[in-house]
Amino acid sequence: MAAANMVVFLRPVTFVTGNAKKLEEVRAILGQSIPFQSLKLDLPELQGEPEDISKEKARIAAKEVNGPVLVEDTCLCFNALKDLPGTQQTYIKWFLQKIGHEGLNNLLMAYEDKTAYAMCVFSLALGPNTEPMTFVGKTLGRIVPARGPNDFGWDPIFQPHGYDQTYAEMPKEEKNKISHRGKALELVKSHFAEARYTFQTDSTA
Ligand SMILES: O=c1nc[nH]c2c1ncn2[C@H]1C[C@H](O)[C@@H](COP(=O)(O)OP(=O)(O)OP(=O)(O)O)O1
Ligand SMILES: [Mg+2]
Repeated sequence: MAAANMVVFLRPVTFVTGNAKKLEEVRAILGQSIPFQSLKLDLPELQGEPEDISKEKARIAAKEVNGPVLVEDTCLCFNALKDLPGTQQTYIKWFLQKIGHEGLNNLLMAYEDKTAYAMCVFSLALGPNTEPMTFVGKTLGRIVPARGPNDFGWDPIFQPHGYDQTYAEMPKEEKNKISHRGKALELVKSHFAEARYTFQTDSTA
């Protein structure tokens, strides 16, 4: 891994995802802070511990891209269900696809406790042969019957603590400020600020 005081020349970081909505948020949150491009690739949905899955995903992506990559996995964990469906992060994707917002609410019908948390794990690999670094963001909330526009995953059923609105009902900028993804990306930004990588432009490439 690169020491903080070493000059590391990097090509722009490629954010690899198959999810257009994630990309939209990542683009909005990172702004101009990191030279960045995106690549639409559906990487395999691995299973295991969240940080291990994310790192492995970054290794695969860095080989594909042959350069620096950023990948991300998101999970939604219900406290009453001991973190299911999202502990093995990708389960939430299949649960959402199969049983939808109503089904996810019904899973909690038998329990008083409707609390949940959304978690994002980003992994950054500087190249194909470097050990990925991970950055985690978590937002606490609860599962409610769907409210708001249905344009991104489980946003309509997640109401963050301290808010009357679900993620889906909030203005995007508000969600990005308090979201699991926003928090994880703040750490990514700090890492870039501290590491002071030097980015190659066409003229230095
Ligand atoms: O902020 C979010 N608000 C609502 N729903 C969300 C959010 N973030 C991810 N999601 C959904 C997408 C997928 O159903 C599952 C995570 O699966 P996950 O593997 O991370 O996403 P994905 O396969 O769509 O994209 P990728 O190609 O980056 O792996 O939760
Ligand atoms: Mg995925």
